[in-house]
Amino acid sequence: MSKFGVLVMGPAGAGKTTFCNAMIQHLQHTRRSCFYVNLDPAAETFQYEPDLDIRELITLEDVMEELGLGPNGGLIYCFEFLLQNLDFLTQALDPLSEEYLIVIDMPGQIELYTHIPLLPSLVQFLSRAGPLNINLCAAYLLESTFVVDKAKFFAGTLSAMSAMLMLEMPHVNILSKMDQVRDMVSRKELKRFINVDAQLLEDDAEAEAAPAAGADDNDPASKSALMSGGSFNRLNRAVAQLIDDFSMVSFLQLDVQDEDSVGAVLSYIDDAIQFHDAQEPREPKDEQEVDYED
Ligand SMILES: Nc1nc2c(ncn2[C@@H]2O[C@H](COP(=O)(O)OP(=O)(O)OP(=O)(O)O)[C@@H](O)[C@H]2O)c(=O)[nH]1
Repeated sequence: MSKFGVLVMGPAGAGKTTFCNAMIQHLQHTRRSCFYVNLDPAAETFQYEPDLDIRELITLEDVMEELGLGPNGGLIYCFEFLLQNLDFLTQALDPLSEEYLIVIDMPGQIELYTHIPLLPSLVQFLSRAGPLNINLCAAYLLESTFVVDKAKFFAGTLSAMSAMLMLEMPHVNILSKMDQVRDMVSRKELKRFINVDAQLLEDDAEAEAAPAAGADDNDPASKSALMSGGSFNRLNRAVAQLIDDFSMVSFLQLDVQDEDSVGAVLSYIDDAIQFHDAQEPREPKDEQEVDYED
């Protein structure tokens, strides 16, 4: 039996849990079944009570207290523990039918998505290649407010690309909190962020060549003093060039307060996991059969 799911990922505070809530609400409004899984062992409160919660297996607080680990080390330990106790997932997810969308809310520590091979093992277990056989898609959220700081935006985009390369699964990238930036940048400029135009940094380089009147490069608190180093600019341009060379990342826009926006993002996710194909009624068997004897 096919199963369908989405792994909601991204840096801390990107809006993952809020997006999961909005998706659950939209699924309820459209009479679809949903199974909500929390895999953040440090999560505190929920608008929708998870159907399966890693905190029933292990909590970050207990790990930090009992093993004397910090938050990042503790999280890694929790995921290693989960991978040693995969029955916890199997027992809950295996009975689910193909009507369900399994929504998996992930923690925000960026290390998990970039350079520790724990997530690929988990994805392998959950996805078509593993015993649970879930048609799984990653939804990687990045805060749209990063567009006001291009270095931050390209660093975030690099983390999204790194997750795409590491996880090797269907993937949608999403700029969250769009309500917060619509008044900050023009539509034209926003389009260049959505399609990740590396030239955005070249525009900045030109602007920096002619510093703004009144800017004080000796003031350590001044943004220009922190950001105008030649090596910093070269690093940012190299990052942008790398992203451009791979030509893999573009973003969907998400405004969780707008149900149409949530529905539009969900339809991309449905396409990526081919959800609707599996729900369509099959033709009656005898109409499909070909009589070779005639
Ligand atoms: N204005 C606005 N705020 C949002 C939106 N989405 C999330 N937020 C706010 O951003 C903050 C972080 O949202 P969360 O959903 O907790 O983010 P998260 O990625 O789950 O955070 P971690 O679990 O810490 O990794 C909360 O205060 C949300 O209310 C949005 O679309 N618009």
